[in-house]
Amino acid sequence: MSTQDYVTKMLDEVKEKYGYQPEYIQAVEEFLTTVTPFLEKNPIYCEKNILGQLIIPERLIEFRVPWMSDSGEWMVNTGYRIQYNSALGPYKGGLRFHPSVNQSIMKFLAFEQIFKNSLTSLPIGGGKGGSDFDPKGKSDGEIMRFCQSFMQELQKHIGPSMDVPAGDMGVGGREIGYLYGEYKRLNGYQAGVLTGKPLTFWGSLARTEATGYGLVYFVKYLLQDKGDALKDKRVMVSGSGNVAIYAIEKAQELGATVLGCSDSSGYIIDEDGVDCELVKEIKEVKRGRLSDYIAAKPNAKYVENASIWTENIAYEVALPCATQNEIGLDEAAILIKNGVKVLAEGANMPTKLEALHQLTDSGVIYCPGKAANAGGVAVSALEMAQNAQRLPWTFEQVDSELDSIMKNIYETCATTAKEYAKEDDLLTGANIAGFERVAKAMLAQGLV
Ligand SMILES: NC(=O)C1=CN([C@@H]2O[C@H](COP(=O)(O)OP(=O)(O)OC[C@H]3O[C@@H](n4cnc5c(N)ncnc54)[C@H](O)[C@@H]3O)[C@@H](O)[C@H]2O)C=CC1
Ligand SMILES: O=C(O)CCC(=O)C(=O)O
Repeated sequence: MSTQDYVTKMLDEVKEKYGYQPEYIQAVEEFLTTVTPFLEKNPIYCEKNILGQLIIPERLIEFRVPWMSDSGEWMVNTGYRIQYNSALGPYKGGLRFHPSVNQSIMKFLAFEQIFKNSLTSLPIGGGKGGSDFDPKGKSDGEIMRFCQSFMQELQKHIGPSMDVPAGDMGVGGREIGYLYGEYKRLNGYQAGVLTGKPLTFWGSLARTEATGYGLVYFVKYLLQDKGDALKDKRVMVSGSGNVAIYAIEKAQELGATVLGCSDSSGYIIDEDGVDCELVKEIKEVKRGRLSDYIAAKPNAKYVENASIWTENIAYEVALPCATQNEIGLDEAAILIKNGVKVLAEGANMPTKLEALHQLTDSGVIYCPGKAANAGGVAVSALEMAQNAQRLPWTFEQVDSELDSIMKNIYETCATTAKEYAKEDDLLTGANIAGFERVAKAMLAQGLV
């Protein structure tokens, strides 16, 4: 069978078997359609069916999470942990609490995490987890009781050398604190079992900032490679959560103007540049809505119930940092009209496959999330190292490691793109480079 036939067969089988899991199929298709040139050069990975093994998770855990609301109602949600691949180290990846969570979303996130973690060059395998629990509007007590119940099951499957969860959408320092407290109650002290911990119990400095800062470092090295810089660039960001806030902060520090950001209710445009401290106050302290921005900044505009990617305004850099599939063909057409030159994904898979092709065909440089947003998990791995050493590193030390990891990821993707495809095809570069390291390890470890 030719390499192309082997890859096509694999994709057809996944589509047939998992037709009801669209996000999972999308992630697998995006990956498989780019790795053929590498497989042609290295037929051993087809002969040993490494792709076939890689596509199936090592373990998929689904469980019931019962909890009690403040009014005494008996509630129940579904919890997940996908332990996808451990060839390079303990399963590593965040936990997402969002009502949209299902097996398809968990599997796409965990699958992407394998290659992202590989690209960091750190010893971490790929995993992801979460629940369809909606933290929006819940009291502190409800969040705590939910986290405790979730951990009562999850603790059976994790450990510092086994599987190390962290935060993702809907899971920040507060949730990690409650999850850690319950793990400790049941198993005793084990700092390295979770990352993204608050600083008072062995979290890492700069983990909060890492995904957003890392995203901007990636763009910095891309622009530098092209003889350009972020200074004076106009930037648009979606989302206003952890990734978005610190992407805005770092982009502004490097001299860019950030024109707007969004939440699930709407978006703001502030042509004077988004006031990042105000967004932090609204989102991190008050846990409020972005519409509150206008009260303090009457010159800005707020658009309700619309995507920020439908706004007609000129900018060169787009940083989607909200959620999957937020950019489809319609949004891509507007981005191209707005003059976007670089799209770098802070979120996981925010760009639909057909939109991605439309953008790259128009000359936009596309930076896939598995490379551009790897700074968060990279600093999580540094947190694991600090916990194992029982020594905290300074903010400057972690930030400087993060910068050099993102430089290395950019260079690896760019060099691999040149070697296998065409210049600037960073998706192919990321997929092949991420896959190569995992595939080599799987081959060397034999059928396990
Ligand atoms: N937290 C981390 O370290 C990492 C997160 N990511 C990805 O980044 C993305 C954002 O994650 P976080 O910032 O951690 O989550 P978060 O929960 O802190 O923030 C999510 C933000 O997206 C907004 N949002 C959700 N749905 C939206 C929609 N349909 N339209 C507009 N805005 C919407 C929310 O209002 C919120 O502002 C996710 O795709 C996540 O998987 C990727 C790498 C690491
Ligand atoms: O820090 C981590 O372990 C996970 C980060 C994450 O969920 C991601 O990279 O998507």
